[in-house]
Amino acid sequence: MPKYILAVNAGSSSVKVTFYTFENPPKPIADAQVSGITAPPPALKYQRGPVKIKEKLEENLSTPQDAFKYILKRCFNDPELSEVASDADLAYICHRVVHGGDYKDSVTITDETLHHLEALEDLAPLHNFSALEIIRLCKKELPSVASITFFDSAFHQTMPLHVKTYPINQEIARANGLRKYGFHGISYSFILRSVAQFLGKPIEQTNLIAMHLGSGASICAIKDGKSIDTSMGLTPLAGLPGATRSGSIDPSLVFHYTNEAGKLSPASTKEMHISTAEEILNKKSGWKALTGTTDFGEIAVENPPSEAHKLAFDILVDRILGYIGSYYLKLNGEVDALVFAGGIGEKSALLRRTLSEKCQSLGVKINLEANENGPEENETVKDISKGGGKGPRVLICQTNEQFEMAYHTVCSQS
Ligand SMILES: Nc1ncnc2c1ncn2[C@@H]1O[C@H](COP(=O)(O)OP(=O)(O)O)[C@@H](O)[C@H]1O
Ligand SMILES: CC(=O)OP(=O)(O)O
Ligand SMILES: [Mg+2]
Repeated sequence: MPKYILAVNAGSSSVKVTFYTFENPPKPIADAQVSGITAPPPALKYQRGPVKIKEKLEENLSTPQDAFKYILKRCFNDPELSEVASDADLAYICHRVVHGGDYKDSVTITDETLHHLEALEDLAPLHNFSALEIIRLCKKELPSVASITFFDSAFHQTMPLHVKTYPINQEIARANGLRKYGFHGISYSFILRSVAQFLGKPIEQTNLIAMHLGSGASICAIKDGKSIDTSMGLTPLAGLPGATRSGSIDPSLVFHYTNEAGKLSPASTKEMHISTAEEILNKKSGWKALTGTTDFGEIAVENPPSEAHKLAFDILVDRILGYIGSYYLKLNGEVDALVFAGGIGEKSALLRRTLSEKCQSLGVKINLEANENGPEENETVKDISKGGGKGPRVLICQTNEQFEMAYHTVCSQS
């Protein structure tokens, strides 16, 4: 009897799950997402084959556990999705965990590994809490199904020591795990494999500057198929700004912003401790603070509705450009492609055009029409470069973290 894989991507305000067949490559059979957990009413997006459903939910789903339980119940009870009617139909559950500390690879959840991950929660409470809540729930309520966790940080373990190290007291740094980890690695792993295949190059010879631009945004320099630098740091706060994140700022700024920086934020709960500084810089900054919206689609428009929207757009362009310049030099100018991915990277033709124009000195040229049209729904990688350019190709990659986890599960467990 065939068994299926459930891949879970839990964020602070949304839970996305996809069911896959257990075969190589895995095929999606249903996809569900609950968003708005922190800003009710929650909304459901559900896709099964050609059927697409969007609904506002009456239920009070205020935690990621509630949202996950709701999705599971709904899918198990859907008569049109009879393949997965109970836990007996699942072979594995894959979980995206943002911060994996020193883990180099995925791990199967046991009492011991869960304990290890709980110890890491302190380092990244804002990012690991939702996933761990769901892992705990699965362990309790679906004990017969193996849970495997995949870490956003694992892809960046290859960064050289001088890139990973912050110039602070090294005894304290080692004792507290204070170094650059980097994130979005599940996505970068998908991007690297897909782009190498598209270019017809072995992964070990592929050099990229890849951008994962979503509500959290980062950029990564990949040399010979390995991450050599990335813009996020100890936590996903560093580097590029995001929907509600400041990105890199002078670390002293927060003490001038408030004299309560070190106090526990009111958003803390019994299980999750966040400082006021973390709350401000992670949740009350970025596009939301500048413009009032978290949707970059409202900011990246030809005629922005306000000066603040224009400023937000210019800030993202400026910060990305700084990293492209830096990574181009770190890669010795040997860059196969600049790759745009994540919701913003995949959907904003204006951002891609603006950045490509500013990279002309690197020999970057794009085909304006291909850029404007963007990728087809099932087109994983699309080339938008203009033939004859001397510089790196410019590609769009429709990244897929859930697929990446299911793919590695099939590869490693069959
Ligand atoms: N047409 C668009 N132009 C620019 N940005 C967009 C557009 N549509 C969506 N976005 C941005 O994509 C983000 C979502 O990115 P995505 O990678 O899908 O999600 P997440 O980071 O939450 O996993 C949204 O927050 C929104 O800012
Ligand atoms: C690591 C991170 O920032 O994740 P997300 O973009 O999903 O918030
Ligand atoms: Mg994301």
